[in-house]
Amino acid sequence: MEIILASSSPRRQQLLSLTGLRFKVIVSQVEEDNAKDMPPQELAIAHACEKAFDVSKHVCGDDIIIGADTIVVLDGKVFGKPTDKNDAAAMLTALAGREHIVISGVAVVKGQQVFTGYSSTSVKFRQLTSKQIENYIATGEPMDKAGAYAIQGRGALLVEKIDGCYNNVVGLPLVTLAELLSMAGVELL
Ligand SMILES: Cc1cn([C@H]2C[C@H](O)[C@@H](COP(=O)(O)OP(=O)(O)OP(=O)(O)O)O2)c(=O)[nH]c1=O
Repeated sequence: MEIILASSSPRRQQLLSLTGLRFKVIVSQVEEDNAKDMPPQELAIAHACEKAFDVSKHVCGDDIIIGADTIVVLDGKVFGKPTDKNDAAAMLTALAGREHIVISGVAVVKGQQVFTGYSSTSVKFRQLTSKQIENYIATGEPMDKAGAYAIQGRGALLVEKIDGCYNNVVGLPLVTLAELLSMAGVELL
């Protein structure tokens, strides 16, 4: 039996390594559609399931596959990864000075069984000038991150405070994951 992380995200790979678990990475081919009309936590879970099930087609039946999806939600509007620099600027302008929610959906697939959950963290941005937003985008950091920022990088300079799981914002809520893996028979502690 192998544990497989169905993710291309280097952040997720690093976070999962922190648990001491031995795992393989297989990247899913799923394209997320953030325009689906459903509550954001259900959307994040649905995407996490799609990623894990996509990879499950290529592995042995007793392997355990982990999928995850992280979205940023402001006033009910879902921000995924920005499409270009203008999109990143629009997202960061909307987030500046305000509090938003980061949701990561997680799916653990074992044969025909799937265990799902999510974590939600509130993040408050400080006020930002358009020059500061421009300078941050010029670092290149926003482009592959939901909401166009990385709390674990230079984006830390944007964040005034958070309430909830930090690792959830980075892309993988480890406590939520530990609970789901436990349901699948894998104990991390
Ligand atoms: C808000 C935030 C997001 N992110 C990242 C985590 C995710 O990698 C990314 C959200 O995109 P996702 O679509 O969740 O993940 P991904 O496309 O990077 O990887 P995969 O689908 O293959 O698993 O944003 C940060 O690294 N830091 C942050 O502060």
